[in-house]
Amino acid sequence: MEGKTASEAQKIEEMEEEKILETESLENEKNEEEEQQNPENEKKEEEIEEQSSPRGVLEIPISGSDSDHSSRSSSLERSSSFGSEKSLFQRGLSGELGYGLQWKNLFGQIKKRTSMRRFTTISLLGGYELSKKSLRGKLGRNRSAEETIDCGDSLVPKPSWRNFSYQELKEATDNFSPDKLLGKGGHAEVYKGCLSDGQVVAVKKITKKEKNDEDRVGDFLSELGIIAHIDHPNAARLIGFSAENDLHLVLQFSPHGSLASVLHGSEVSLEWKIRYKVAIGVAEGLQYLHCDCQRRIIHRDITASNILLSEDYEAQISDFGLAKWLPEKWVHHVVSPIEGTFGYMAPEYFMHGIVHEKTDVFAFGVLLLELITGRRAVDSCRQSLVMWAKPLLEKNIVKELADPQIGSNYDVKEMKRAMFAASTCLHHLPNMRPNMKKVVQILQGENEPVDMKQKSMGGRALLVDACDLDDYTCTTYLKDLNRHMELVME
Ligand SMILES: Nc1ncnc2c1ncn2[C@@H]1O[C@H](COP(=O)(O)OP(=O)(O)OP(=O)(O)O)[C@@H](O)[C@H]1O
Repeated sequence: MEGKTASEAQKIEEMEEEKILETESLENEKNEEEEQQNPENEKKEEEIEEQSSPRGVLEIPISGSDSDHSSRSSSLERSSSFGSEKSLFQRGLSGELGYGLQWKNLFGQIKKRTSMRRFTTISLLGGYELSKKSLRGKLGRNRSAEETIDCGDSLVPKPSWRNFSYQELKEATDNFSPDKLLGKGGHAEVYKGCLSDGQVVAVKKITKKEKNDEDRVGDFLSELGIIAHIDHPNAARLIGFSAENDLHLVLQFSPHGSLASVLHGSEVSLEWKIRYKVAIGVAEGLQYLHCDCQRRIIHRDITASNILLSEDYEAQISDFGLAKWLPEKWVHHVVSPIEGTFGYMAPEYFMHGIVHEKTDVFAFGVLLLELITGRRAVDSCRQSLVMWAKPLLEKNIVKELADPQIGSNYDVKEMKRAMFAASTCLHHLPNMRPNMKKVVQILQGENEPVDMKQKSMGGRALLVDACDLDDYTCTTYLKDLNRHMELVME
């Protein structure tokens, strides 16, 4: 795919030598004071920093016989990087129902293919203890007894997905016929399929040819874990999976394909009303991932290709292949190698590998620019949309920014809100970017007029030496962007 970054391992090595300074936000200040007074807590914090952020969590109760229990729990206990997850996992095993069977099959199939040693991210029933009350709140709606499973001190939603056989997927996709190919990404081929009950689905076959079996399975479980965990109208919905022969995810089919294909690959211009609906949908989906679902999920690859469109152009955030979840106490996580899509990456991410909510907020700003201007994040002359648009956004020149294809057929208020939201999301300093809740409010025109220019946008504050508030200016950022572009394009 155009603009996809390569790994920057060498650069990361240099970066590793740089010291990363963190500051906690006001809301965390109290905790910090307590931690300073309590050396035990400090030690725990250090231990957490040394662990790698989990990329996915399977929150599925497994039932079964005692013998199943012991064999599976031991393999997962060895692999868990969070001691507390063992007991939660064991509690999960005592859950009722037969859903465990499908997972037993899945793990069975995968175990045949590779060792479980490196699956550091599997937790059943979660890494956090959630009280019944908070869990119910976070489920977002009241579920009936039939929709939940009582696992002692918490209720978990009953999974609705299936473990498909390879034969079923073969039949659904006419033997993975090229005619049924919906799209091809860097890691997967996606086929349109029709299940025996008539339901139309998208079957994502993981390819990742450059990776070994073990890494592919780890990545698959990670994506599956995240996607099984989310439940929102603006996020892709999992229908099932299969680990027979190849690794597959079965997802809800999005009839209009990706936003990229509709916005950049179609003769017909996408009308403003739909563009604005998509912007709000993605913003709400991200708000859910960052704040409203049980865990903080950072997508890490928000791009126009990864936004799918339903029958009525409801945006659906898809492709959770790079997604990570951040434990509540973590301000951010530093990753290596840096993966993502060039043109959408925030400076603190491409310079330092820092992942937190605000890296997604930056990518959302680029997406907004695409909707406003109709231009790609990186054009055929390899010019970054952010670099082109920043001066125009600063001068608030609506006419030059707005997509010529829509002419003046847009709601001026909405256009101005979108431009304002884009300029704040694209701030070179993460602290100055709004969180997604604020972005939704801006787009929906709540509390207008909004003057947030001089204010920090709240959330977890984060400073790194190269991004120091005093020294890191927009000009330095644009220079970094240029340097990064040269590195990537070399
Ligand atoms: N549920 C779906 N309904 C319709 N089309 C889909 C669906 N899922 C994926 N596609 C199509 O397949 C393409 C590739 O899918 P996806 O982005 O998930 O693959 P990937 O290999 O993980 O991509 P990437 O290179 O971004 O990592 C999408 O851009 C889209 O055109």
